Amino acid sequence: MSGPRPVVLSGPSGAGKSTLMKRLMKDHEGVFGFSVSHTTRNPRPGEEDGKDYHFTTREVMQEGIDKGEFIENAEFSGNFYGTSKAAIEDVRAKNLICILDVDIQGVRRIKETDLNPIYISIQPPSMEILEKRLRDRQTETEESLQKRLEAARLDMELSKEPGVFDVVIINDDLERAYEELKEILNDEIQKVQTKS
Ligand SMILES: Nc1nc2c(ncn2[C@@H]2O[C@H](COP(=O)(O)OP(=O)(O)O)[C@@H](O)[C@H]2O)c(=O)[nH]1
Ligand SMILES: Nc1ncnc2c1ncn2[C@@H]1O[C@H](COP(=O)(O)OP(=O)(O)O)[C@@H](O)[C@H]1O
Repeated sequence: MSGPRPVVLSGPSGAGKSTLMKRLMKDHEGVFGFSVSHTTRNPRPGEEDGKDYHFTTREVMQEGIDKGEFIENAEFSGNFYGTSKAAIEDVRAKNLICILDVDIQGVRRIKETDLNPIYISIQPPSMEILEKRLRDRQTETEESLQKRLEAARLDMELSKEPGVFDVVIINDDLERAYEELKEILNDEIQKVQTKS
């Protein structure tokens, strides 16, 4: 695979992946490209189709999966999510560092491909803090919140397994977590910046 190494950000829902990623992209214009996933969940206020996600239906997504258009897909909290080959290709064509935000099932599936990304897990300091952040975000119903917390427990266990992630960042203080993330990606960022 040519071009800069992609980056996989994973970790429990509410751990801070989007917050860290958006900041990284804003502070490094023309360096990163987001792999826009498909999902069957409803858009949240402020989310844009084609930018945050490709919002779709189960039927349409299943058709794409059957045709082999996805490098991975998973069910999370009652919805389908997946990374299309086109999502990765769009970023690669621009020679940017491709960032993927996927759950732990996605991490496993991506390991079976030749993508060769840097695997980073973003973890909350504790379950209690995670629950508070998810509640304060006000995006979930009680039901989807409970499903996310259940998935988070599993994620926190699995991410401790040696060899799954290259790095685990505890997102306690946001500034410190962000500095840690930048430090890890520094070499790749330099490579892209010196080329442009
Ligand atoms: N496997 C997989 N997981 C995804 C994909 N896109 C998003 N996810 C994961 O799905 C979970 C739910 O995402 P989302 O509904 O946006 O909620 P949030 O993480 O709480 O903002 C998160 O763990 C994401 O990392 C994808 O394309 N594939
Ligand atoms: N270090 C932090 N301290 C306090 N709140 C945070 C921190 N990081 C993220 N948050 C908040 O927690 C919530 C979940 O973060 P988000 O980036 O949406 O998580 P994810 O993308 O992993 O689901 C958001 O409301 C965000 O503003």
